Amino acid sequence: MATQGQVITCKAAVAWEPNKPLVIEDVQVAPPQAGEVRIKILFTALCHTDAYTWSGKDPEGLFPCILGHEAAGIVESVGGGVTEVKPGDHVIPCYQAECRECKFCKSGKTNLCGKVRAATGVGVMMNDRKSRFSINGKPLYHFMGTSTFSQYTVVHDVSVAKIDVQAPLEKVCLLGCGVPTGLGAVWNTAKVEAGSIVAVFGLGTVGLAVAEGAKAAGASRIIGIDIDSNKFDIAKNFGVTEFINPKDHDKPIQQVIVDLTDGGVDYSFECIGNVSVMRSALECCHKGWGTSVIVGVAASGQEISTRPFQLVTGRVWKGTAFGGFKSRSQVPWLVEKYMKKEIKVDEYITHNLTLEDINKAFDLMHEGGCLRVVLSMHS
Ligand SMILES: NC(=O)c1ccc[n+]([C@@H]2O[C@H](COP(=O)([O-])OP(=O)(O)OC[C@H]3O[C@@H](n4cnc5c(N)ncnc54)[C@H](O)[C@@H]3O)[C@@H](O)[C@H]2O)c1
Ligand SMILES: N[C@@H](CCC(=O)N[C@@H](CSCO)C(=O)NCC(=O)O)C(=O)O
Ligand SMILES: [Zn+2]
Ligand SMILES: [Zn+2]
Repeated sequence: MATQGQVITCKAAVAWEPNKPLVIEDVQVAPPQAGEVRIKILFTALCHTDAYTWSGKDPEGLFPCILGHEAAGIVESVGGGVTEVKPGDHVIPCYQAECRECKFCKSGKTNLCGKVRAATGVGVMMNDRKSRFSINGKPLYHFMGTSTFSQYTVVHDVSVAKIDVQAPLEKVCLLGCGVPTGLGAVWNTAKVEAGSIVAVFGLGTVGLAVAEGAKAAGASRIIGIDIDSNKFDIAKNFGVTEFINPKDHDKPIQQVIVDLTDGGVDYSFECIGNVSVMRSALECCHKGWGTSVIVGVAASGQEISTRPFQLVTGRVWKGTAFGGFKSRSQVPWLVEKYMKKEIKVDEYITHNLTLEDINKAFDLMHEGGCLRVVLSMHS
């Protein structure tokens, strides 16, 4: 039966309130309006950021909402004026849009895009400032402009990357967030050079992708720091050469690293979202040139601090969103790199479940050894 132009009723995991179990509900998904695309989501993974917003600590977190932002699917229908994708195209929804027209997109200096950010930050679509999701007339907020914990979602056309139809969607869904973020933090934001010494704080998917990117860039040492020693074995496969569990040391972790590296690392990456670790990551950098990149997302009210002397003496503090990748242009390129076996994806998937098991999937995220859980949305 043709669904184009019709409201679709489908299953979605609804976050009614912060921290309360998600509820699988029948939700109504309105047809896409001008400049919008309705996508049948086939697979979605869970990222730490979903757990963060669900926790209620995200100042942009609005409830009730449909979370999820690391997914892949097939275009079901498009609204007026949409020219770059059509029904049947295989796509990855991108929370970081790329309109190619705004001040940000044209700057050549950033991957951030200003076209739809104001709407996605308040959980609505730009066209009419309303949601396309509802339950019996009661609207549900969108999340990050993606809301992939739904069998169907509506996104802005500037937030859709069209990918190779041959790519396995159950794998490349990961290219919607965590893996590109880690790789890009190294390649685009830090621009790590061959021979560099790198420290990675947090060895979840994002941190391991940093390690993978650093290895590809020719780093000579990649020091992995995590409080979960279960991560150490798996991290070797991603290029980590040395491991430190801060719990095994009495000294501040930055001092431990400075002592191990003749004055500090060339590059460090914070992939946790902990502001005190962000300070350690900066302060373990070498005087004169060490650069620290903040990747982790910290809660509302959290602030970073250090002695300004750390920067006066040449250390550089940076941050990255989606690893600096231009989403619509570069996600298809990352998919091609995966197809050519030039980047890992399968190796980050430790669990496969179905949408019904989404609460179990969030529980697994907090267990040792878990990287990405991929949910099949229609089985
Ligand atoms: N900037 C971006 O564009 C972007 C994109 C994706 C994710 N993120 C953020 O990156 C972070 C990592 O995401 P993820 O999905 O890999 O998360 P994750 O939960 O899978 O991994 C975090 C890792 O940090 C470790 N850890 C926790 N506290 C620690 C501590 N005090 N010291 C050392 N290790 C510690 C955990 O054991 C875990 O291995 C999150 O904050 C997420 O919100 C940011
Ligand atoms: N609403 C959050 C912002 C969180 C945040 O920084 N998000 C990252 C992506 S995390 C993906 O897992 C990001 O891209 N930020 C840039 C942007 O949101 O435009 C908060 O306010 O804490
Ligand atoms: Zn994410
Ligand atoms: Zn733009």
